[in-house]
This record gives sequence, structure tokens and C-alpha cells, in this order.
Amino acid sequence: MKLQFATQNEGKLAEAKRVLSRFGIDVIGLPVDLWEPSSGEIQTVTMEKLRQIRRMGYDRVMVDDAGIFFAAYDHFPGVLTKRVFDRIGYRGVRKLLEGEDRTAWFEGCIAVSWDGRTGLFSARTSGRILDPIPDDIRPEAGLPFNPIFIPDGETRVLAAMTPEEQMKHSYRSRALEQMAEWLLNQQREGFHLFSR
Ligand SMILES: O=P(O)(O)OP(=O)(O)OP(=O)(O)OC[C@H]1O[C@@H](n2cnc3c(O)ncnc32)[C@H](O)[C@@H]1O
Repeated sequence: MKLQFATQNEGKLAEAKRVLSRFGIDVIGLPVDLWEPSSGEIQTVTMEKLRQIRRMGYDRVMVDDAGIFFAAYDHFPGVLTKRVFDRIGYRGVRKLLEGEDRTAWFEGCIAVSWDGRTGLFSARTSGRILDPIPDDIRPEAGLPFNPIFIPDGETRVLAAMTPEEQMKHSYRSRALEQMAEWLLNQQREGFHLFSR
């Protein structure tokens, strides 16, 4: 089964390929630039991305939106994660969280269009931001919070873990697994209709 993934984020694409290959789903990257609203919930932004990719004529396609939330700041940066990080970097995050509650969580959502049907899957991972944030930190491709995020129950940041360990803590992997189950069900149902 082939599924397109409309994203420009290499980290997201690599994770989706890794997780979905276990379900026999072959992920093909579709590096299109989708406009994102600057307020609202992650789910709302995800559905907006799906609406745009459908309007471009694509089906059998998924989109993903994700963000990090700091307990010290109400709903921030959330849907603005990429825009905020691109401007303030680790130096800004360090200043923002100095002396503040380091509790944080990732929230992610995946929306898929399959033969015109829509599936929406959300998940979250709770943890805390590394304290202090070192000066010489290097961002991972597309996933800059991995080197400074420690999931609950762990002492190491995500970037220090193997892909298998990371997957255990990944909200994206959980959402992808839910989506894979849903897709396989869609296929089974389609097959029954066809063979009736
Ligand atoms: O093309 P798209 O899929 O939109 O890719 P993007 O990078 O613009 O993705 P988002 O709009 O969802 O931005 C979310 C940002 O949150 C960060 N992020 C998302 N998921 C992450 C993860 O699992 N680990 C670390 N950082 C993450 C990273 O900075 C992303 O660029």
C-alpha cells in the first residue's frame, strides 16, 4: 500500500517511513508548502493542511502538525512552534525558561485522506526541558526539540536515545500506528464491498 506524506520536514518523513513500513505501508514524501493558521488547536491546523492538499487534487495522502507546549506559558508556543524556534533558537528558549517550570509536552496530530474518507489521530508525550540547555547544542533535522526534551520516566533527552527507544516515547509513532490500523480497516472494508 502506498501513502503520500505532504511534509517538508525530513525528521517527520523518516519517522513515518520507519513506523509504517511495519504495517506494509510505503510512504512517499510530497514536499509541498502548506499554509498554517497561527492560532487555534493542533487538530484545526492539521485539518486545514489536509483541506489544502485535497484542493490540490491529492488523495491517499497524510499531513502532520505538531508542536511543543511549555507549562510556564499558556498554550505557547503550540501551533507557533516552528515559527518561534526559527526566530529565537536555543538561546531564546533558554531565556524563556530561565527560573520557570520546565514541564513541557509535545502534541501531534495526523490527518489522512483515503479514497475521500478522512481519519484524524492525535497523541501527546509529556516530559520536561533540559536544565540547563548547553551552549553547543545541535538541532536534529526538522526536530529541534529532541536534543532538549526529556520524556517522563527518563533521564536522557530524546536525541540521546536509539530510534527504537525514541519510538517508545513518540506521540507521532503512536498516532501513526492508530492511522495504520484505520487504513488497513479501510482496505478490508473496500475489499468486502468489491467482492460482494
Ligand atoms: O512541512 P510540515 O509537515 O508542516 O513540517 P514543519 O516542520 O513545518 O512542521 P510543523 O508545522 O508541524 O512544525 C512543528 C515544529 O515542531 C517541532 N517538532 C515537531 N515534532 C517534533 C518532534 O517530534 N521532536 C522535536 N521537535 C518537533 C519542529 O520544530 C517542527 O518544525
